[in-house]
Amino acid sequence: MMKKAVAEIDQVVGKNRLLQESDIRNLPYLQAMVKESLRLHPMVPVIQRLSSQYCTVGGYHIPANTTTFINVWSLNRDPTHWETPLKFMPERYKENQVDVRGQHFRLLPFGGGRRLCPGTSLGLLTVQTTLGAMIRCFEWKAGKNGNIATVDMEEGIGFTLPRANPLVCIPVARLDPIPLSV
Ligand code: HEM
Repeated sequence: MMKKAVAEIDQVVGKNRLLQESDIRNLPYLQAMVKESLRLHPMVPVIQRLSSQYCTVGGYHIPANTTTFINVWSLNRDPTHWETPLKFMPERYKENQVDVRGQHFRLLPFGGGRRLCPGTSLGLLTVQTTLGAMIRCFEWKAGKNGNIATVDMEEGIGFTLPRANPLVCIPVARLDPIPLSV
């Protein structure tokens, strides 16, 4: 997976410069990696709404003034909507054109409707560019000694979804020297 991301970035960015925001549109695999991370580990695992009037949703009667919780974490992993839902698989978005901007209810990392996260575009671009630059410039070895084969992805409890255990990585420079021009 990492090899695929490195190959894509190297091909698009070339040898003589660093990755820029404007490269992101040409990096579909990197975009898919971020989308898949947001699916399995949404930063806001539960969103809520207050009903302004009586309504029924999926056969449930919801009185006016009732707080309803939407479990984004479990929607994003629902086996009726996702094949092998627990597998981190960026390749799934080649076939599946599902988007993260609140139009597809099986993937809601930024919520949806009129309270959709207003920072969606900025948030996505920031994460994609940061991750892309990290992959472009370094090889990341997991663990204090850089020798852990499997990363512990256990989640903790919180309003935003924290890791249960911190991840320590050792960056090893890939570009030596780092090109001066961006
Ligand atoms: C990857 C980054 C981000 C993620 C995953 C994220 C996720 C979310 C989610 C799930 C909600 C609740 C939406 C709902 O209830 O339907 C939300 C709300 C919000 N987000 Fe973000 N967000 C991100 C970045 C940002 C950024 C960069 C900004 C501002 C610059 C921002 C500002 C807000 C605000 C103001 C709200 C409240 C909107 C409202 O209640 O009307 N977010 N975000």
